[in-house]
Amino acid sequence: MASSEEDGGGNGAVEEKEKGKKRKLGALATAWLIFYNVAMTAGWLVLGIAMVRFYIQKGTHRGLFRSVQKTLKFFQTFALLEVVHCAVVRTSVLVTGVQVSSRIFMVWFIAHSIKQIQNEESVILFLVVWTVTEITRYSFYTFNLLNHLPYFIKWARYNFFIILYPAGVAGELLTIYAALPYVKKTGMFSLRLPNKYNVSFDYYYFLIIVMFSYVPLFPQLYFHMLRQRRRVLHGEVIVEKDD
Ligand SMILES: CCCCCCCCCCCCC[C@@H](O)CC(=O)SCCNC(=O)CCNC(=O)[C@H](O)C(C)(C)COP(=O)(O)OP(=O)(O)OC[C@H]1O[C@@H](n2cnc3c(N)ncnc32)[C@H](O)[C@@H]1OP(=O)(O)O
Repeated sequence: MASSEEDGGGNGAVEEKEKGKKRKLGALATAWLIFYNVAMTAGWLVLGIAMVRFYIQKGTHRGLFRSVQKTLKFFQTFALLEVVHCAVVRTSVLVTGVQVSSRIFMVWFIAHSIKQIQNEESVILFLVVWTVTEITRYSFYTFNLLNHLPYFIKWARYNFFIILYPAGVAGELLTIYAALPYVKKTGMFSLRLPNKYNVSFDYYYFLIIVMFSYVPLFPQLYFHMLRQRRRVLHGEVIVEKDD
């Protein structure tokens, strides 16, 4: 399979500029990022294989989340480091922050905390979508750092998201929606008045606000990826404002 250096695209000046940028990463940062991306690729691969094995053996998705949750929690939480990585890689803290925090929120404050929804089909939907996305994304970063990027990985990184992003969001929103009745019934993570702090917080309404916040936030992430796609696959020079 052709490497990115070989796949051409006819944008020599842009590619040279891109390579120049990459060379600025120090040896330590490069070594750390290679380690991080290899570990994350392996982690999500293990998760993907575990899901397939579970489904083949049991013939149902029920119990799947429970069986893979440790691996999921570990690797998704580890991804918090991506916000730190923004200091060295050419990416936006804001976009990365929204992406990572929404995932952490789904894992810990929804799927982990509300056991009754763990067997929902929507949980499996976002799990499968995240897994395919992350195996592609981290292997892209790894090969890119090694300067041996197979074209199909580059293509997959900047095309899969067109379908996977909306599918993942659908899975997440349906899961939060399924959680609402349990949250209302139990009053979990909520603080009612009167209390010694004199503040009230209702997790049920908080979740509704979170669901609505996808409306302005998700298009920003999606259009960001469409711009990245045009830059990487079609060599367009995109000028973005710094955070
Ligand atoms: C408290 C409650 C909060 C609730 C908030 C609720 C609102 C949420 C709304 C949003 C919902 C999102 C839901 C989401 O979870 C759904 C899914 O994920 S579904 C699955 C599909 N998803 C995707 O396809 C994800 C697409 N998104 C991303 O890839 C990233 O998250 C994103 C941050 C958007 C990527 O952007 P980035 O700018 O980093 O793009 P690139 O990959 O092109 O990278 C740019 C350059 O940086 C280099 N880079 C980045 N990371 C690394 C790394 N780890 N190692 C090495 N290099 C790295 C990359 O190579 C590029 O460099 P260059 O251009 O020089 O090659």
